[in-house]
Amino acid sequence: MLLHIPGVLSAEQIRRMRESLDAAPWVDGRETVGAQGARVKRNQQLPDASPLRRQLGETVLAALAAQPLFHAATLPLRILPPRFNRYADGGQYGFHVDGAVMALPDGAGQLRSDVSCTLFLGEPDEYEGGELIVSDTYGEHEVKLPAGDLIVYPSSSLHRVAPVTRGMRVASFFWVQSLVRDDSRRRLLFELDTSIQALTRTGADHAAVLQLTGVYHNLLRQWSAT
Ligand SMILES: O=C(O)CCC(=O)C(=O)O
Ligand SMILES: [Fe+2]
Repeated sequence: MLLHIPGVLSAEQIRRMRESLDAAPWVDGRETVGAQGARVKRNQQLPDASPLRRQLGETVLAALAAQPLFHAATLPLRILPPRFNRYADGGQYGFHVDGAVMALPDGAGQLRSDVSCTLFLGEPDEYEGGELIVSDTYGEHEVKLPAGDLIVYPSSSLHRVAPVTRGMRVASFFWVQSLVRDDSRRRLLFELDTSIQALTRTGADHAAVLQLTGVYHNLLRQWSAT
C-alpha cells in the first residue's frame, strides 16, 4: 500500500531544517548501500555519524509520533533513525529494492525493512524531475509531494528516483519494521481501523463498533510478529 501522509512537518520546521542542511557537509550516497544499489545510486547524504543527522532525525521521529495515520498505516515496531539525501545535476537513484535487513545504530540489533518512507523537504517547484516512482502489481506510481508530506510504501517494491534536471531535491528517508510483516495484512488492518474510526465519529451503534474493535485487535494479535 502506498499512502500519502500530509503535513508531517510544519513550514517553520522545514525552513529551519533546510537552513542547517544547506550549511552541512554531505557525502556520496553510495556510502550506505550494497553493491546492487551502488550501481544505480547517484545522490548525496548526510554522513551517518553526523550529529546533525541525529538531531534532525529526532525532529522527524517526534513529528511522526504525533501522526495517528502513520501509526495506523505502518504499525511500527522499530524505525531506523532517519537519513537525509539530496539530488541535483542529473542525480538519480535507478530501480532497486531496499535491503531486507539493516543494522540499527549503537549495536542495537537489526531491523527488517517492511515499509520505506520518504519525507519531502522541498516544494515540487524547486526542482525538475526527482519523482519517486514505485512499481507494484498495479503499475508504476509517480510521487512528488509538497514539503512536509510523507509517502510510505512497501519495502518489497521496486522503486527509483527520476533524475533531477533542475534545482535540488532534498528529503529525509527511513525504514520501518512493522508489527505485521505482510503488506496485504497491514492494509486490511489499516482499512478496518479507518472504518472503525469513521463509525465512532458518526455515532454508530456502540456494541457493533466494540465488536469490530475486538476483531481488529484479535487480527493484530494473530498477525503481529512479536
Ligand atoms: O530519495 C528517495 O525518495 C528514496 C531513496 C531510496 O530509495 C533509498 O535510499 O533506498
Ligand atoms: Fe530505496
